[in-house]
Amino acid sequence: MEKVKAFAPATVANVSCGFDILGFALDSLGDHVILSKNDEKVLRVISIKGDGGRLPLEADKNTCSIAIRAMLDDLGSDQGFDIELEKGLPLGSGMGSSAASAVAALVAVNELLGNPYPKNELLPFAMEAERAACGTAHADNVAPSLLGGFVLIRGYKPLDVIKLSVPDNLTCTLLHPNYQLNTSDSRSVLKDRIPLKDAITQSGNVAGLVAGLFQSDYALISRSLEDVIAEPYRASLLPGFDEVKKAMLELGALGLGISGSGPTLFILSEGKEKHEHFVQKAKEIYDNLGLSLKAYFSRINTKGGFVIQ
Ligand SMILES: Nc1ncnc2c1ncn2[C@@H]1O[C@H](COP(=O)(O)OP(=O)(O)OP(=O)(O)O)[C@@H](O)[C@H]1O
Ligand SMILES: N[C@@H](CCO)C(=O)O
Repeated sequence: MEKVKAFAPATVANVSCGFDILGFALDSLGDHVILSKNDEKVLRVISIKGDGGRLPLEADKNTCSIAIRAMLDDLGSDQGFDIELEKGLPLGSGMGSSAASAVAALVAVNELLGNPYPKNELLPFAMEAERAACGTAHADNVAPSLLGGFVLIRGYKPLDVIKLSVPDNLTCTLLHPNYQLNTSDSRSVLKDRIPLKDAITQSGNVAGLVAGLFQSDYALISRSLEDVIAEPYRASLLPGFDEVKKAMLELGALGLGISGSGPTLFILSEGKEKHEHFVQKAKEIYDNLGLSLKAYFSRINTKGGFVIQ
């Protein structure tokens, strides 16, 4: 096989209480990568569609080629590849754009090389791409994009990734107000020390969320969707955050939080029923702030990145 196309989904990282340790995959949005072997022993990003010309073509800057390079170095291979990237999600949106590109590229290269790695072993290569794109090798976008579902990164040293249960009727609404926020900028407002009482609150919530997912206990999920570590500091970077959150909870959301590092907000709900109400009300609020809004509905994608052809 000389050419392959792969898809990797967008993701919601953190999921409120799980800063850098929780994430889930979305079912409709994502990036495609078409990968072909070349004989010149070089990695080339030969085209990018859907980015408005904003992404780097240089192989040492694009997350597709950075991830592939990390894998080839590990394998000791000098095989060259041409990369065509089709962006299906907005940049700097908080929906794991840099991660989806890296994962689609890795799934494609693994297939073209005859699957030398089981899927979960591709993760460290994708994390290297995240380090290059936003300064930290966090796994809460790349792990769910690769593996699908709701994922817990229990530990980073060594990497310990656990797939969680997903209640059948758990759904997500994404609210993406039209502006960009880079992960590196929204990490820079965080504190590096946490008061003991906040650490206790946060661990209670993570444990509650995990238990709620396994027990399909929507009320417990709802009570646990609280973040005292990142949200209080990041909210000030997000116009309208408090107003939107209050309104969505009043409309019956299980919870609302910042998707990854923002500016997209995610809402978890039981079923699709309230989605249109959320979107209508959020549009009103963002309109008043002079911001346009794109909204998406998604179930939790349990498949992760995959080869299309
Ligand atoms: N293939 C790629 N796709 C997206 N971003 C890329 C890619 N390659 C490099 N980048 C760089 O990664 C940065 C975007 O990463 P960032 O983490 O801020 O956004 P994101 O992935 O959409 O957000 P988040 O991680 O919060 O979900 C940009 O600086 C962009 O130039
Ligand atoms: N956990 C990362 C996710 C970035 O998408 C952060 O919040 O900075």
